[in-house]
Amino acid sequence: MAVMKFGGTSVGTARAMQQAITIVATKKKERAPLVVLSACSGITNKLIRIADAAGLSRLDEAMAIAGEVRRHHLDLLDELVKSPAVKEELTVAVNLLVGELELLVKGVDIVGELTARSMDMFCSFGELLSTTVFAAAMKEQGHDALWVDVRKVMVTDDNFGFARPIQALCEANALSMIKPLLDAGTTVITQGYIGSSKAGKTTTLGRGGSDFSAALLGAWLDENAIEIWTDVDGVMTCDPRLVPEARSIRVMTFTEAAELAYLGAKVLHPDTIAPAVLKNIPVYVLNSLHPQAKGTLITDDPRMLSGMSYGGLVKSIAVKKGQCIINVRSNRMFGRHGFMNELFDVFSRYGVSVEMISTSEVSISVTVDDRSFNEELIRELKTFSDVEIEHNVATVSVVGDNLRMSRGVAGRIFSSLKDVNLRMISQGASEINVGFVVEEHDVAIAVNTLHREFFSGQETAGIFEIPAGSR
Ligand SMILES: Nc1ncnc2c1ncn2[C@@H]1O[C@H](COP(=O)(O)OP(=O)(O)O)[C@@H](O)[C@H]1O
Ligand SMILES: N[C@@H](CC(=O)OP(=O)(O)O)C(=O)O
Repeated sequence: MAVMKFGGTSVGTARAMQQAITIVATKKKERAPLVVLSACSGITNKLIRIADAAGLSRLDEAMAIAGEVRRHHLDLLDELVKSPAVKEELTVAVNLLVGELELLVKGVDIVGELTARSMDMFCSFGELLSTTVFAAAMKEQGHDALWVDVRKVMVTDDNFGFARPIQALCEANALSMIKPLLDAGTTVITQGYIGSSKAGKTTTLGRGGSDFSAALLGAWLDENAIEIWTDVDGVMTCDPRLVPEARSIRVMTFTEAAELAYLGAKVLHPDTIAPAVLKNIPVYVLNSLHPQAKGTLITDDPRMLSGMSYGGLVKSIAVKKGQCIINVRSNRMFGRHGFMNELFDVFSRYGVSVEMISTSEVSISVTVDDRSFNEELIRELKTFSDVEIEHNVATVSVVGDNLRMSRGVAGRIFSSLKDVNLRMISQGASEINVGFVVEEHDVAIAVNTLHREFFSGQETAGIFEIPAGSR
């Protein structure tokens, strides 16, 4: 059976949540599914603002935002739940959770310090609240459904903010705690994104981590499908917010999907694919607002991929904004060894991840996420080289099977972009992407131009679909 993950937009309003319940109820007719939910959209951001305000002793601000979180969920349940008795019970449950959140605010305010550990505790309330409302509404509608606290199953290391699950332990937990319920016909409703350390402290898997939770649970339970329900018709040829003509991709390989996710396509969390590959479980990306739309199938099954993925076929364009180029130039690079080692050692010591790289005899350019930009690191680089920084740039990557090997793709990319100021071109080793960097204000023109170049032809019909829910 399937693990069904619903993202923030699919549970963010009463209408969206009701739609998700209907989708789960339809699936349940075949066999009870495991349902993994994110927080209602916008709530995790609010929880982070609450935590920051509490850490800075801005108690009134933190409490006011906690009040907004309470109001959102009380309004949600009020619209979704009909029976006064269930409404009352659920109001108590929501107030209890928000009460705990407020207690945490006061604790952090008194101590005057926000730690990574307490930040994870704050962030966990979004998923705890959304699943509480969803499970009660499902039960009220006559479905055999049970709310399960995923922290009993998802045991992680204590790397708060980016915890990694202890796989063997989690697999045993999933098989002993969740599987018997599913086998007995009970739909299990649980949280994505959160877990618990061995010592019982709440952890999170990193922003957007609910996809990862669902994929892991699917692999541990040996399910035969992982369904990621979101607000667009699957993985698309580009973010439809940037390219209104974007089409949905019918079928793609695990490698294409993973690469796209790493390169910035927000629709999938980058870690989602690995557990699916391990057990060869197909991943479906589907639209909860248009459940009849075909969405995207991610698989390595050659029968499904036949005619849908071949060398040189451009599948999608990914964009990562908020990047920064660091240009490093030194005569010491010329004909000498050890320079790169010295350079990357600095990045490694400051824990800054390098994304794109381009080199020449005497200079090297790298991109890093602007949020990880570090003045100390730059000062250290300047002790042995000349350094120039360019903020507000974006990486754009064209992804498709075997792109590098196919003649003409790079030529088409760069000749179509002749009027765009390319700040850097990546000569990376990946066979399946060609990447470059542009200033952020050039992103829209660059991606729309590329999209016209690669996706306006008739020859791709059947591989790409005009989305059913097109805006
Ligand atoms: N290649 C892409 N295909 C589809 N959606 C994309 C792509 N790149 C970026 N997106 C964006 O990802 C959004 C869905 O991700 P997200 O907001 O995290 O959903 P959820 O709340 O369901 O987890 C879409 O609304 C879309 O704007
Ligand atoms: N709620 C978490 C986890 C998550 O995966 O959310 P979403 O599925 O809405 O991207 C976050 O906002 O990071």
